[in-house]
Amino acid sequence: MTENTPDSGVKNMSNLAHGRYPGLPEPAPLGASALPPGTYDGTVVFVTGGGTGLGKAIATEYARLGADIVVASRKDDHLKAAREGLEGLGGRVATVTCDIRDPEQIAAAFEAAEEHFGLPHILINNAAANFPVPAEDMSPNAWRTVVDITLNGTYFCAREFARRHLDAGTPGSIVNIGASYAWTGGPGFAHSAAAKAGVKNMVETLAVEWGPYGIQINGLVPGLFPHADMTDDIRGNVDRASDKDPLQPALRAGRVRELGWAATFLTSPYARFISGHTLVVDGANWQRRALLNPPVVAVRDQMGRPPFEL
Ligand SMILES: CCCCCCC/C=C/C(=O)SCCNC(=O)CCNC(=O)[C@H](O)C(C)(C)COP(=O)(O)OP(=O)(O)OC[C@H]1O[C@@H](n2cnc3c(N)ncnc32)[C@H](O)[C@@H]1OP(=O)(O)O
Ligand SMILES: NC(=O)C1=CN([C@@H]2O[C@H](COP(=O)(O)OP(=O)(O)OC[C@H]3O[C@@H](n4cnc5c(N)ncnc54)[C@H](OP(=O)(O)O)[C@@H]3O)[C@@H](O)[C@H]2O)C=CC1
Repeated sequence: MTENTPDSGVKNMSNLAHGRYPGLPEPAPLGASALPPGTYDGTVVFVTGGGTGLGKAIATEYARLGADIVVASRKDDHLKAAREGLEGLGGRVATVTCDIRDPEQIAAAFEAAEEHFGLPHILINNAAANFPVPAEDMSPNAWRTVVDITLNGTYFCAREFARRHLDAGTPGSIVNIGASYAWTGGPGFAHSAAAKAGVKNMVETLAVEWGPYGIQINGLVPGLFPHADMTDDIRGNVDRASDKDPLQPALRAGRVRELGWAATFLTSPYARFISGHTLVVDGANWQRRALLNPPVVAVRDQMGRPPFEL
């Protein structure tokens, strides 16, 4: 091997860290909380996409602390899963069918939430859309769909929430769920990465615009958090790496409750002066750089696609 071949060094990494080093410790057990019991008694939390995956995990932590939860999403089976998973944990649970691409459906969903429990105090902007696709293969409608759900839908929900609080003269707190490729770019996810960059930027703008009215807004970025509800597209992508743990500096993936704990802190009475910030919960994965970077593999080769043809 000559000294500058792309894989020089890579083949010599026989001292892989996994199994040799401990990595970041496991978190406290499911059901534990850093916040006092009852922190969210009497608080209404509106969670988009709260019937699956990370949205459900976030809603779970609020429910355990006493919150009333409203879950909004499109599919009946997801709404049913929200009711089944959240009922009995703490506060009350309501679900509402809503496609966040449509501002009228969002207004109707907030109206329904108010009828159930009153104006939500907290909005978790969690719903998003994503699938891996080489940028050159992506159809205009695929781009529009992901941007419409992830960026436009997030803004429409924040707008509806804020307008209602401005009208009522009450404070509120918003958390936008992001992704670290908002900063780094996301090969294979051009649509989602661009949309999440907008979601992060929106946090910074709205925190300044709405702070005077008592509305706090922060971003919360999950790293790799595998869960049972992942769409086939995302699951397939995650499964391409047979063992995820050695790919993370933490030597493990995130446990979904860790994201729920971060959300419940950000909107708690203990975080009132934090606004316009985006908290990354990924064990430092997005800052990962190697002394010798691995060889570059084009996205379509990573996805096993044939050469591009018009
Ligand atoms: C290490 C790897 C993991 C990194 C993770 C990175 C961090 C981000 C994670 C996430 O965001 S996870 C959230 C993922 N969850 C979801 O996406 C749930 C919601 N998703 C959906 O409802 C669908 O997947 C959808 C396609 C996004 C939207 O469904 P909808 O019914 O509204 O649209 P369609 O009519 O089905 O499709 C619209 C458009 O998009 C094209 N398309 C759909 N899937 C693909 C695909 N896999 N590849 C390429 N193109 C796709 C579809 O063909 C349509 O385009 P046209 O054919 O009309 O041109
Ligand atoms: N899991 C991970 O490792 C990572 C996740 N993230 C982010 O975390 C958040 C949650 O992701 P995750 O739980 O993994 O994904 P899921 O696919 O499990 O959740 C997405 C949720 O969004 C809802 N949703 C999608 N489109 C719409 C729409 N048009 N209107 C209303 N609701 C909609 C879905 O419900 P329904 O189909 O019923 O509408 C679903 O409940 C997302 O913002 C994602 O980008 C970021 C980085 C990594």
